[in-house]
Amino acid sequence: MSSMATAPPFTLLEMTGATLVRNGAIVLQHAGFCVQHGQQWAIIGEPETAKNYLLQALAGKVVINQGAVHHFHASSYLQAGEGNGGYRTHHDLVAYVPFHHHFRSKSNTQNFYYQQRFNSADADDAATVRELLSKTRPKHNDIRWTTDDAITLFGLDKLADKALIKLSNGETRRLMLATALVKNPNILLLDHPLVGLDVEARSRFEGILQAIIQSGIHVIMATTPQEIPRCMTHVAVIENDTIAIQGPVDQIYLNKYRQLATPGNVALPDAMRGTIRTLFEQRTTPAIGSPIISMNDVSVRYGDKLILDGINWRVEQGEAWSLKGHNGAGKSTLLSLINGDNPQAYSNDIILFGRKRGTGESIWDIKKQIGYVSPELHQYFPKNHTVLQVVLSGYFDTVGLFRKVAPAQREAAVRWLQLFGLSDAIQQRLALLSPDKQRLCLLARAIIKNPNLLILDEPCQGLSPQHRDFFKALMDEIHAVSGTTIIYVSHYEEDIPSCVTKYIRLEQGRIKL
Ligand SMILES: Nc1ncnc2c1ncn2[C@@H]1O[C@H](COP(=O)(O)OP(=O)(O)OP(=O)(O)O)[C@@H](O)[C@H]1O
Repeated sequence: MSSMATAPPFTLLEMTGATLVRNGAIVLQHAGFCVQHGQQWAIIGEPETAKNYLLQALAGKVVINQGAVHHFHASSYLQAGEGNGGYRTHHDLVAYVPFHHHFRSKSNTQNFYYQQRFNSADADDAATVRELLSKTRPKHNDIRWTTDDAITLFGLDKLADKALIKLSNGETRRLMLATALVKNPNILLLDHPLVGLDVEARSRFEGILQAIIQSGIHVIMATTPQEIPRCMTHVAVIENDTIAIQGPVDQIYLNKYRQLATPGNVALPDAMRGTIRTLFEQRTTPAIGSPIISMNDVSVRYGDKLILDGINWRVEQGEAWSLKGHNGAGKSTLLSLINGDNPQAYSNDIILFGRKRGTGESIWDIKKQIGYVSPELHQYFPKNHTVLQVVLSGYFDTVGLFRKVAPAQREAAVRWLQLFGLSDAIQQRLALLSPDKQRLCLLARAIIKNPNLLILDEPCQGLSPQHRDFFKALMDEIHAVSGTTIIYVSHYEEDIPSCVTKYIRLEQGRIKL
C-alpha cells in the first residue's frame, strides 16, 4: 500500500482494485473508490460486513488482499517527516470510529466487565472522559479541535469528570466521536455513528457534522439510506461483494434504497411458525402469576447523583412494554434492577416474579426467569466460544458455556440457530461472525430457555433491515405463542414489534407521563 503514488489533482484518498477477505470469504472485490477534496461520502447498502470492512481498509486496519489504498492527503505530512528522523505514517491523519468501543481500564489489563457499571466502587480504575480526551494527542501540530472544543461540540460538559464505565450507551457513542475528533484527522471514518443516539442527539448530529466538515476534515461514513446527513455530497452503494454504484448524492436514486430499508411486515413461513410452536411446547420454565414486576417508589443513587427517582411500575404477566427515554434517562439502570445486576435492588421495594427482592433469593434465581440482550452484553461477551456454545449458555445464564448440556438442549439450540439462519455457523467462534450475526446469536441465547421475561435492550442495533424485520416478526410470533412478558428498549420507533402495546417513558430518572 503506497501513499507516495502520484496524486491526481485534488484527490485525497483512493482505493484501487481492492479485494477484501474475511475468514477466507471475499467481502468486497475489485473495489475502486476515490475521495476528492470537498467530498463527503456516505456508504450504504448491504451486507453490513462489507461496509464495515471498506471503512477498516481505508483506516488501514485490515489487510487488502489485492489492490491498494493511496493516502494522498498525507503526502506533504510524510514528506515533511522524511529527514527529521521521526516515524510518520498516514495513520496519524486518519481516525476511525467503530461500532463498538474498546475503552480499557487505566491499568490497561482488561476490558470492563459489564455489570461493573452498576457497582460504582469498582469504577476507580477507569479514566474519566476528560482524561481520555486529553491523553488522545494528535501526532502532528495542525490542531483544529482541542479537548475542550470536542467536549463542547458533543455536549459532554456535564460528563467530563465521569469515569468512562459509568457512561450510558449513547453517552459512550458521543465520547467515541469526540475521541476521534481530538486526533485532528484529515479523514474521519464513522461506522453507523447515529446508532445508540436518542432522537434529539440524532437531530443535532447534522450540525455537529457540518462543524467538523467546515474545519477541513473529510468524512466517510457507513450508514443507512434513511440516515444520510444532508452534508454528505457523495454516496457509494454496496451490493453483495461490490461497490455497485457511486457518485454525487443527487445523481443516485436513493428512494430505491430507502424503500428496501423501510421497515416492512414480514410474514414468517408456516414451517418456521410450526418450529417456534414446537420449541415452546418444550417450555421448561414454570409459568408464574402476575405481576412479573412491581416497583414501589424505587430510587437509585450514586454518590450525590440521583439516577432513578421515585419509580412506580407494575408489569403483568404477558404484557409487552416499550421502555423509552433519552440517552442517560436511566433505562439501563432500571433494567439492571430487574436482571440482578444492580446491588441497589436490595435496598428498594421491588417484587420480581412474585418474590420481594432481598428475601434470600440468589441472582441466579432471578436470572433463570429472564432472557436478556443489550449492547453492553454484546460488547463484553467473550467472542472465543462457538456459536452453539454461546446459544447453549443461555440455559445457564453464564457468559460462555461451562457445563455439560443435555441432548434435548443441544437439539433445541440447533433448531433455534436454524431459525435464525445461522446453521452454517454453528461451530464457528463468535468472533468470526459479522456483528449483525453475532447479535442474532445473542438473541437466540436470550430466547432459548423460553424465559418468563424477555428484556431486549436495543436488540435491533446493528441488524440489517431484513434481519430487523425478521426479528420483529419473530418477537410477535413468540409473544403470541408463549405469552412471554417483554420489555423492549429502542430509540427507533420502527424497531419496535407490533406486539408491544404498553410504554413507560423516563426523563432524567423519573417517569414522564
Ligand atoms: N455508577 C455510576 N455512577 C454515576 N453515574 C452513573 C453510574 N452509572 C450510570 N450513571 C449515569 O446514570 C445515567 C443513566 O444511565 P443509563 O445507562 O441508565 O441511561 P440510559 O437511559 O440507558 O441511556 P442510553 O439510552 O444512552 O443507553 C447516565 O447519565 C449515566 O452516566
